[in-house]
Amino acid sequence: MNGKTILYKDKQINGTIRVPGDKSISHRSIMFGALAEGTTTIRGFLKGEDCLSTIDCFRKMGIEIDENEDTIVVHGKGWNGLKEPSAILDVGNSGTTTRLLLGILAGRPFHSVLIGDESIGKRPMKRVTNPLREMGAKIDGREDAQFTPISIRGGNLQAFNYTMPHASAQVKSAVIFAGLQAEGTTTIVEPERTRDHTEQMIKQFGGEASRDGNVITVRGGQTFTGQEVNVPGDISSAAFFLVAGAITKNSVIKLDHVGLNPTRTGIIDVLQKMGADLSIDHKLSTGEPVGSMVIRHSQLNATEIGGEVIPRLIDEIPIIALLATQAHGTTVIKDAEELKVKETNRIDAVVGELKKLGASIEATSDGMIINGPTQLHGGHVDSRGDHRIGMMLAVAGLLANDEVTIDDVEAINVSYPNFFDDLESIFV
Ligand SMILES: O=C(O)C1=C[C@@H](OP(=O)(O)O)[C@@H](O)[C@H](O)C1
Ligand SMILES: C=C(OP(=O)(O)O)C(=O)O
Repeated sequence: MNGKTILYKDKQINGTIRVPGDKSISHRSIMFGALAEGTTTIRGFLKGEDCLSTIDCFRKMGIEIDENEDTIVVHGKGWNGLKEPSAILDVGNSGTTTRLLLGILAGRPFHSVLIGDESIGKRPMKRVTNPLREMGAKIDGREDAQFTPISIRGGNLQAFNYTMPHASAQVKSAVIFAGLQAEGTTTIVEPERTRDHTEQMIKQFGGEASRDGNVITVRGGQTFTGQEVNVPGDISSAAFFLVAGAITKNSVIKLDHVGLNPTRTGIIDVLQKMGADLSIDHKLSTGEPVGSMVIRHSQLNATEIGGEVIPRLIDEIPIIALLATQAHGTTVIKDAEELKVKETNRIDAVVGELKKLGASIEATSDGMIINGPTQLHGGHVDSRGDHRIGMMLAVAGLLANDEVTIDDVEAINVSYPNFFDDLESIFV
């Protein structure tokens, strides 16, 4: 596994970054493009490993997808255009690909097998295979379809009323994709509001999805038409620069064209609560909301993070933990048990790796407690194969007073292949 040694001590940062396309929206643009009739042209697509896994799976089901310099073009043939794959569908490291694809395959009348990497093999899948079985899909897999490899044969699906035990956009989206193919109207109740890119894209592709409070309703038998999709920058990637700007002395960082869907902006709420110097310029847009942000260094205060905001910043918690090491007081992150079932157990990974750099941080059963501010020191750390842990540790390098060696940095390619180039481009 590749290691990388960085010495970012005393670096000043100043400049403008345009982060790559939103990962959640990029996955969905391939899926809706494949299921729609006609051509879908995608601009701003994230060419990270996870989204490339989604492309690969759809190609194996007979969908033609052109990868050009600035666009991805999907030649959709409608729901019935998907064909039984002759090869195993490899989802790589991507939970989103696995769970959303299962929802699509649940209604397709053919057999497929899904497999992924070692991390995917440990992530719980019954949260989707259980409701999809109830709707009529035939699913088998390791430990009764809790883990990959999973095989699925889609069936004639019946609509379902599902109350989700977890606040998960992936589970919601899987049931929505099945509901779109089912007979009748499916309703899904989410315990907290989660990212709604699937519902937004249904509408963009000419379909209908409605929401009343935390209840989402989709009618079965809907068809879609190919579209032009503009993918905004990923706020989950921008988060690393927002935090770098907030904690590095004399910094000014501008982030252009970032997606500001309110189901994703929990990091902004937290930065503002902690006293960050952040300004936001919302731009007019037709699809998903976008805008630019400017962040400057400032004194930060500790805060409590829990409840409804958690799904709105779930992937940003590793970098928020680093932020909290520089805030005055005790920051408590709670209600975040879901971190245990991401690419790695992110509670253990954040606490274990940041301790190696001198942070005052302790794990709890559903989050962590961080005391600050703390001067971090150099050390030898490990991404644990998790892109977000790898990027958080690189930003920690800006606070460390010596070299930081990060093992397994290539994990970052999952969501941000040019991360180090972008970070080092703003060094003064
Ligand atoms: O729907 C999506 O695109 C995602 C939903 C979240 O996962 P959960 O649904 O498991 O919370 C998030 O952590 C993941 O990075 C992307
Ligand atoms: C959890 C993540 O992704 P996924 O679930 O798609 O693997 C993530 O990107 O942080």
